[in-house]
Amino acid sequence: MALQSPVAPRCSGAQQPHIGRMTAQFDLFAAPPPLPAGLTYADAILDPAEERALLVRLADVPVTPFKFQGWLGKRETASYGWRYDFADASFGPTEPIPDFLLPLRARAAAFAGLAEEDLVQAMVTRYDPGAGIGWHRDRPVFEHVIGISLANPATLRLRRRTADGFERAHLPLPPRSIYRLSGAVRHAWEHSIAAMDVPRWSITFRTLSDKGLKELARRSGGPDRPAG
Ligand SMILES: O=C(O)CCC(=O)C(=O)O
Ligand SMILES: [Fe+2]
Repeated sequence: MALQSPVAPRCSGAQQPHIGRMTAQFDLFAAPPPLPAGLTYADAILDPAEERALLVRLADVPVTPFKFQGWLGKRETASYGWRYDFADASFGPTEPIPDFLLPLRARAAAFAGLAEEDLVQAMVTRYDPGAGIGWHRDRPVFEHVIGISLANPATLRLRRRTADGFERAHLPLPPRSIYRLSGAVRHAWEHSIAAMDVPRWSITFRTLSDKGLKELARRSGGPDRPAG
């Protein structure tokens, strides 16, 4: 595919893209509230032709329905590099990240200021109409989470528990945009994506956390053990 070299993202968390936060009082002229700490965003990490080429490749990825405690989710996923299996909480190496995703991983790393090779996990997720992802934090074996959206817009919803309920935020995710979750937004906030009536794909890249690295050292080639 045409995707070759890293590009500079058009904006970062410091520049405050469209972000909404529920407030008791709605003020049209108020400056947008800050992004939750640790959330950065850029649009146009890919151009439309690159997106189209990537979607052609993704159509051949053998995604399978997400499984959780015997329940089959509507979204379908494929994991590369490392996989975390929610069905039995096992965590371990899996087939390498395919070559066609490596240029995108390079861009994701450049966007996040991380080393490309530290993005050891890639997950391809297909959301068919009616599929979303419920409130969660990503598994603690992973640290940084970088997500690229393809095909149709979605909204990343964010919430954090407070003394009297939840503080909420949301980030629109247009196709070809990229976001990163680290620090507070990754550890103290939960995120979710509401089901939509149009399909969407995402590609997420993750680094291992200290916990993940320890698990990796402990395993030292042995059989998978529960982690998470
Ligand atoms: O599709 C996305 O952008 C988010 C996916 C997600 O939150 C996850 O796989 O943990
Ligand atoms: Fe997540």
